[in-house]
Amino acid sequence: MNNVSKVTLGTPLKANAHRVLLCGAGELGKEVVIELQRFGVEVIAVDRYANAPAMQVAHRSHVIDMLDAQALRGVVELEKPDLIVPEIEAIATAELVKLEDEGYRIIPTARAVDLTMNREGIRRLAAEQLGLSTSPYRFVETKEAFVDAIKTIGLPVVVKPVMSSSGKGQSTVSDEAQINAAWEYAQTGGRAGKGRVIVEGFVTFDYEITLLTVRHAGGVSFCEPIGHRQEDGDYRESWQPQQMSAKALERSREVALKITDNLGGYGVYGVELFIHGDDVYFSEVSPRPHDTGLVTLVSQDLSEFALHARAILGLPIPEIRQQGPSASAVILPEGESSEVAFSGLELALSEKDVQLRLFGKPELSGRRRMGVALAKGSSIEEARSKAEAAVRAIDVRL
Ligand SMILES: Nc1ncnc2c1ncn2[C@@H]1O[C@H](COP(=O)(O)OP(=O)(O)OP(=O)(O)O)[C@@H](O)[C@H]1O
Ligand SMILES: NCC(=O)N[C@@H]1O[C@H](COP(=O)([O-])[O-])[C@@H](O)[C@H]1O
Ligand SMILES: [Mg+2]
Repeated sequence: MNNVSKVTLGTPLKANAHRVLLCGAGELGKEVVIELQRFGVEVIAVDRYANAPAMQVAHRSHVIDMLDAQALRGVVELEKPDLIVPEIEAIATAELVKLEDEGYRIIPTARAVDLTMNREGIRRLAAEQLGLSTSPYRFVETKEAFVDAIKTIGLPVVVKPVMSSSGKGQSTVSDEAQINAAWEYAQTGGRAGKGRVIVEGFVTFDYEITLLTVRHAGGVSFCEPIGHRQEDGDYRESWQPQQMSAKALERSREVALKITDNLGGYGVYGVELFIHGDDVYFSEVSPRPHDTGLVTLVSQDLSEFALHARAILGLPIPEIRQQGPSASAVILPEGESSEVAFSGLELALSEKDVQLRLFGKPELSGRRRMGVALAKGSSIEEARSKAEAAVRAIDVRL
């Protein structure tokens, strides 16, 4: 008998199971599910389409429109989970707030999920309430207000639907000729249809990082900073550790602490920051593991997914060990197929310290992240070039 133990995990598929409902079942959720399965947690995965990556490793799944509050409530009331773990932004978060009031536990908190699902909530909290440095910004709803905002902020600007991720609907306007196209793309490219748009002044930065910040029963832990390169608002490669000045790292941790303390709860947060000299600008934060953090599958003893699982279950995280220069590079094919195949795997994996994750997404329509290559090296440069070489070795057949 251990009197200090507060956490008890039962047996999956039995009455005493510890049940987790994962809302969103993509590649990030898939790794979270695998980590939860290692603790014998019963996992139910939910997404908008069947056979989503995390569904393939969960105990069971439901296909619903997660923006439909009634449908979401229906699944929650059917499954009665111990924890509800959002995996994407586009969820009926107001319903999660209600469910939390009724006693359900939302990870990290319903408020954190609600504020971050919409760029307006999190940006106004960070800049206007917490006083963090950000790009200048305006929120607009009409074409006229959009043009006006661009005039006020000045070119170049970055335009994004308030509800979108992975760069969907995002564009950079550097001359007036691009204004119409940026408006149209923001109206059609978001995850939840037409609506409000954020116009941000372009921040000139030396590099950008994701600072994974873990809130857990024993306190707050930071991972080493992850550097990344984005194209079209979507990540292409990431590496860890990103070299930073002591001052910039200290300030980054201060910003991460401020925002995550306010959002609260247990779990991994991905705090996105732009760094210019020793200056740190807050960009946004994910209240969940971050795509650029896929690198931690090889770079840390506990990946961001393992950390998320431990944190949300209330388990300790006494130490996070970074294991040396590491990188990730995405497999991002474009086209149409419902039977994608991958070859060249032997060549990709013939290099030492290289790993692959193929997500098993059932469809490709347009451009979609289907996998990631991971590598360790004696330097960041070597790790990056190994991860990129592995991606180049892979032939995606549509
Ligand atoms: N104001 C800005 N100034 C300069 N670059 C920017 C700005 N806003 C966004 N970017 C660039 O675009 C990338 C994606 O932006 P952002 O993170 O806001 O989009 P997202 O759709 O939320 O992406 P994700 O879901 O992958 O985090 C940033 O990482 C950065 O490289
Ligand atoms: N930047 C957020 C991010 O990377 N989210 C990850 O992508 C999935 C959606 O992929 P899909 O668009 O290919 O379905 C999400 O489910 C999540 O795992
Ligand atoms: Mg981002």
